[in-house]
Amino acid sequence: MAIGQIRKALSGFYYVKSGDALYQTRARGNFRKRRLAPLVGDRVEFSSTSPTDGYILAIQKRHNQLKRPPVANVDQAVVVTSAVKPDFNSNLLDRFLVILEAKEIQPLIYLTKTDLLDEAALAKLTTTLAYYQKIGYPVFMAPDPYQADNIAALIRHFKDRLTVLTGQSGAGKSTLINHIAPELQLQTAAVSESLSRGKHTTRHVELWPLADGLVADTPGFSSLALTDLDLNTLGNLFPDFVALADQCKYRGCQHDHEPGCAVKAAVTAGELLASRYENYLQFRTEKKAEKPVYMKEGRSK
Ligand SMILES: Nc1nc2c(ncn2[C@@H]2O[C@H](COP(=O)(O)OP(=O)(O)OP(=O)(O)O)[C@@H](O)[C@H]2O)c(=O)[nH]1
Ligand SMILES: [Zn+2]
Repeated sequence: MAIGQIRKALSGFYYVKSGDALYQTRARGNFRKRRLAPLVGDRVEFSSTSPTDGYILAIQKRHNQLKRPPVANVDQAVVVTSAVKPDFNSNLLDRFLVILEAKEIQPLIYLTKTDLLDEAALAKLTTTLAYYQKIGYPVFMAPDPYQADNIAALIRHFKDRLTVLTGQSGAGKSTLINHIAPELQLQTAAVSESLSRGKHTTRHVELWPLADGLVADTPGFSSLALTDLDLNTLGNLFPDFVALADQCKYRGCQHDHEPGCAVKAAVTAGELLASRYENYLQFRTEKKAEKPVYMKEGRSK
């Protein structure tokens, strides 16, 4: 038995990296019965008699997993965020951030299309993004979004980590991949083409070694719904709120209608970005409006 990490899934085969070698393996039948599919990023126990004939025996405990791209044990996500076309939207950005925080995936914010902004709009956006930087999110922003030093600063964060790219449709994810690693983009295009010809049905994902780390070749995101999050702990997913929560009058303060709330005081004082607080309240409203599962008659969930 050996231990390794699934680096690629294609057509029912899992390619496991162990030491310096890559082993072609299949999942044993009992995984399918238990509805447990191995994912790229999984650490697995496997046996093999040759590099092309192995079996996955067990999947080690996952830290987290994404549906799209289907990857496990993700350390960080580049949230590709466009300044215009589609317009910068703080609600959408905060939504990406809380969903990632809930999965314990570190967000990195990468601004695109800043080349299309006039000076005033650029200054305004710079101020907003400086706030995100201040509360701990690495922000990558430059007049020319894909200039070499901006890309270099981003990929310095890739070392020893598993990174995925996410962001709204049209934000520039493919363009960014293309600038980071043109060979990776080409590979994705080639696979899409063979998929559309109907040769393979399994979704293909691959982790690419890049800047001493690994990057998923397929950008994406499962869903922007907040369904998996818990209403009462939503505030814990806002690091700027967490930093103040100790000073709220009530323990477990929801920063909503409670008196003596330090978060609300910080918004009033202009120290906490007002849009973050508005988005928080809106997410709460959205959570409260979710129908309890037992009310959804005739639907499994
Ligand atoms: N001017 C300008 N155009 C950009 C920039 N980034 C991307 N684009 C353009 O925006 C369009 C969308 O970019 P993509 O890279 O395809 O966006 P995506 O996020 O991969 O989109 P989906 O595949 O729909 O998820 C393309 O026409 C790009 O050429 C940028 O920084 N500046
Ligand atoms: Zn509070």
